[in-house]
Amino acid sequence: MPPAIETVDLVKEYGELRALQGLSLTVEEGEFFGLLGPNGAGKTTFINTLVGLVRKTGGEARVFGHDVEADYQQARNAIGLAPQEFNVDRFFPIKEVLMHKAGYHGIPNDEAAERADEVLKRVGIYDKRDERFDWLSGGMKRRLLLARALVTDPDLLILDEPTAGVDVQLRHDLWDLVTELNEEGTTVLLTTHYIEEAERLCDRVAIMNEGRKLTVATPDELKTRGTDTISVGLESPVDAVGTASLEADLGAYVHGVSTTGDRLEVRVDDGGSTAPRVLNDLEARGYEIADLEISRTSLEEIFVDMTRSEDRTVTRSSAASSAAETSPAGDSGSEADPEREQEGIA
Ligand SMILES: Nc1ncnc2c1ncn2[C@@H]1O[C@H](COP(=O)(O)OP(=O)(O)OP(=O)(O)O)[C@@H](O)[C@H]1O
Repeated sequence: MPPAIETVDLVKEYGELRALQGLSLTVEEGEFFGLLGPNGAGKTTFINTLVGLVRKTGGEARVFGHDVEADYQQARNAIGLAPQEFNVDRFFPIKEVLMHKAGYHGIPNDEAAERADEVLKRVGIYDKRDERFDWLSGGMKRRLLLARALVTDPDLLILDEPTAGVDVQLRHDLWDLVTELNEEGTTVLLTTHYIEEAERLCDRVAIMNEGRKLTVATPDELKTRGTDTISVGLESPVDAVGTASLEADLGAYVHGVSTTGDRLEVRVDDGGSTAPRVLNDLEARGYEIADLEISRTSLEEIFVDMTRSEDRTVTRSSAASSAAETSPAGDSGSEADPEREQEGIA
């Protein structure tokens, strides 16, 4: 079975701005994969390339082995997309919105109606089926986007910041639902700004910055890349001279030592296994230890460290060139595609 998503040296330029700078990424079938990166990293551009809303400038992109441009319909039929923006037809009852979507993917009317009911129940807004999109609360709108993504029973579910601006209860409901879908076999690609969300849900995450992949790893692997802090309470304070000589004394396994009053902070790679050694070394030097705490680097700190960027190498495109670039349908000279318009093609 080919991977759910495979891109090789994927490039997208909007005028002079290189939003994707040779991105190679593989998401295996059945994975729950997170895409993390600061604003402007290129996450939405990556997704839009997969679903045909953006035409790539170079490289390759396949979904379950189907080229996203040459085999557009097959690739697209495999994907359910819940986008960041609310781009739903406001003039129809939401059940009809879902039926139109299913119909576009070739599902006959009766079956489309059944599927619409089923997914509305699954996301918990079945009782709103005859209402129009504008009448729904913000949280219900998010649920509807998910229902629309699910109505075609996709093998790959793409969620672009699905929990942005939703309350805690709904966030947990959505987490439970997508976890269930993944356990049933659906591959999930999730972008999020909530590190906790990625940590809780994803098998692997890719960290992106400025259109490039910085790393791909499991959340646990990523956390081992940060340094831990062993905070030691001492019976008597250490002065600055003492701190400096301790740092020199303790040796290469210590990345840094600092003190505040009678607390000594020692930075090491793996706090759990290093703590006994730190205690021995301190006691051997005559320090009396009152207590000890170890704090692990959070995924958030690692993320911030990796994506901190002083010098943005990308340049902004001119308004004129970006306007031209926002229309992949225009690029290909094909007629406007109603489905793509519904999904927010610019
Ligand atoms: N249609 C467009 N025309 C011109 N530039 C664009 C267009 N779409 C995105 N960009 C630019 O491409 C870069 C990547 O944007 P993108 O929306 O893919 O990032 P992102 O990682 O999804 O960000 P966010 O987390 O804020 O949603 C940004 O610099 C953005 O301004």
